Amino acid sequence: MSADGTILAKKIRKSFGHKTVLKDIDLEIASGEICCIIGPSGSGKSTVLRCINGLETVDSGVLKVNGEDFGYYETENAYHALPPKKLAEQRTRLGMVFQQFNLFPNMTAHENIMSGPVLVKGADKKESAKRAHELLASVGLAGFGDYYPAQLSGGQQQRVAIARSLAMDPEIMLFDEPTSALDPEKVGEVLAVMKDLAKKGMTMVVVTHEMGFAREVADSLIFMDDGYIVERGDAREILSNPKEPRTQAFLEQVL
Ligand SMILES: Nc1ncnc2c1ncn2[C@@H]1O[C@H](COP(=O)(O)OP(=O)(O)OP(=O)(O)O)[C@@H](O)[C@H]1O
Repeated sequence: MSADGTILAKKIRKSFGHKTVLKDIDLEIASGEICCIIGPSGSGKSTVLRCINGLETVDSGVLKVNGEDFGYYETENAYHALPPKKLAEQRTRLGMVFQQFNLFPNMTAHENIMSGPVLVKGADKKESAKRAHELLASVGLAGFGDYYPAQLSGGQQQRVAIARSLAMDPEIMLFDEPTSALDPEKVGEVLAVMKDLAKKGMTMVVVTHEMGFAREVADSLIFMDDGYIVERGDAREILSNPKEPRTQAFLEQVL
């Protein structure tokens, strides 16, 4: 499968019961772009990521990830699900990092990182072990391979979680408030790993409250409120000169 690293959404809608959570969301994210999504609690930020990752299915709209119809495709009058095997394959090309690190507690850091390639892709164990060592080193955790999650700090666990996602060689990485559960002094070490990844050309969509990271690293910024994209554009431009009153009010609270 050739790399693509793009995300395209047109008029995505998603409801839970009677509540419409995503209201005609459009996205166009280029390969290598770093896009931060900000907005108040409950505005739909996580749901956008969960739809891109296939953890939720959208109710309507077009969604293409890595250049392919994702999970389903639309014809004039109907939606057609792609075979579940196809969705599973598409999902292996996306990495997702959650607020709660979600590591397997009964596996070491090293085993956590190897688990995807070996169990999901059937990769060679020796090769995967070598790669896990390299990935641990790349997130600043060389020598921590034998530690279990409970023996690691939150910042270390989150870096293992990032390495675990990278072990699958994704074209796109999605981050859902990756530093929100961390002690303030651990936030920087996770953001440093994310900055490093951004420099390497990974496509990244990051739901975050870290405005400093958005200003420094993001190419584009999306401000969501009440299921809508209220404002989007160049990250630094919006952060210093928001056009929409709702964005202005939000940024006044958080900056
Ligand atoms: N599985 C679900 N079932 C029912 N309602 C849901 C579900 N997931 C999300 N919601 C609702 O959808 C709305 C948007 O939630 P979402 O988590 O996407 O917002 P968010 O902007 O990421 O919020 P936060 O910053 O608090 O994480 C909220 O009202 C939430 O309660």
